[in-house]
Amino acid sequence: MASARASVIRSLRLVGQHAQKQQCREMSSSIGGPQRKVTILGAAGGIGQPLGLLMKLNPLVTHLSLYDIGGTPGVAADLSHINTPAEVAGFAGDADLGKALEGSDIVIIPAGVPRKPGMTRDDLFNINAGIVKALATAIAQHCPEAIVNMISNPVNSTVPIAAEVFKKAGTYDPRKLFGVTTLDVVRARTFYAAKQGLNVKDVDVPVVGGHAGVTILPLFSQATPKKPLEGEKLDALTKRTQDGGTEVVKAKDGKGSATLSMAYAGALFAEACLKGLNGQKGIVECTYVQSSIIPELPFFSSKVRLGTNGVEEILGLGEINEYEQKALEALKGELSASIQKGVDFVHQSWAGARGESLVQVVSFDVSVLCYKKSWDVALRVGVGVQLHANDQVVSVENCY
Ligand SMILES: NC(=O)c1ccc[n+]([C@@H]2O[C@H](COP(=O)([O-])OP(=O)(O)OC[C@H]3O[C@@H](n4cnc5c(N)ncnc54)[C@H](O)[C@@H]3O)[C@@H](O)[C@H]2O)c1
Ligand SMILES: O=C(O)C[C@H](O)C(=O)O
Repeated sequence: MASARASVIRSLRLVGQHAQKQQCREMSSSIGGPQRKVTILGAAGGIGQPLGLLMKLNPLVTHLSLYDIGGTPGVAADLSHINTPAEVAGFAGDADLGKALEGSDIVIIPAGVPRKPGMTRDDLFNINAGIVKALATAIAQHCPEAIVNMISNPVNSTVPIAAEVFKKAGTYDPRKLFGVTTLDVVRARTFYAAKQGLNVKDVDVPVVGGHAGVTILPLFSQATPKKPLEGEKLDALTKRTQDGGTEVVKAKDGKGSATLSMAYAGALFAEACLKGLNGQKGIVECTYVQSSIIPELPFFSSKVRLGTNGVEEILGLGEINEYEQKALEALKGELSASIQKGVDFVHQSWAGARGESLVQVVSFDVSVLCYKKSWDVALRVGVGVQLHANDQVVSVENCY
């Protein structure tokens, strides 16, 4: 009898100890989860600033690194006064890029120029391709294992550009390179909820394909909660989702494109990546990644399960209806050409790495961007332009 009582007490003690350990583990993950450094490249821009704010508010971020060609010390000082745990550091200019990137878990790239009315996203290619190539080169050098969230347009081409740079550097991990298409999902949810009289909080709509015009394919047949949608109403919703970016560009009337909704979408996607990295299960987002879902399209946006190494599983398209099948066929040509354009750009720039002819000078509101074929990137410095080749400033010119 006495020994039976002793054994019950021993068991109770063990259960107690186990419960205590479990409690400690839970507390340690909620108080002091993993250290996570998020870096924003283009952090002083229209997207960069509100995105920095949202990341500073995110409890999963412990270090927030803000990089731009200028303006980041001010943005960093401002954000650093917010009483949330993330430590903020600002970095400006080429010489600081390595420091900004070192130790990053996630690098988010909204660096580059936005559209003006009448432009397509592809019209940004000549400027943004060089910027993205230079930044990807630095990522390969300073934080080759980081997850990269590409926002800079044209996303359909800038993601393949980064992939080619990483391949050349020997650092490419297709599980860690993402084109951020979350804004398309955010818009599809908003527009579907409004049209169908639903509470937007309950709504989800997968969006697949790419991130430009007809390459954006909302799958309203899979929208939840399900409500009948066809004919003109379906056409109108599909078109509004595809033209959402243009709607904002027109409304801003020359003052750029979506920044606040993009910052929200970028923060949602970065948080999903952080949760995946931290081992949280069941994290699924639509995103533009290297994919074999559509054999002729090496990059494609679809639902992706995120995990500790980035992409854990690319989920299929699911059941799509005839309307969506037709739209899918229609987007293939443009998406394929945009992917190839990105790949070709990188290879041509390497092939011509020793030619130095000035091919384009593009002037913007307050500054000049000077783009040299074969030179890595030309950075804006007031009205002057620093010309860079192989990471060296080789001359400063005034392009006016
Ligand atoms: N993926 C999407 O859904 C989506 C949505 C909206 C905008 N965008 C794109 O995001 C990009 C940025 O838009 P924005 O409105 O923030 O533009 P912006 O001009 O307001 O800001 C861009 C920032 O990038 C910086 N920059 C330029 N070259 C750089 C370099 N080499 N290194 C670091 N920073 C550099 C600029 O100094 C500027 O601060 C555009 O290409 C736009 O088309 C994408
Ligand atoms: O439309 C743009 O140029 C910006 C962005 O891609 C968007 O969808 O809002």
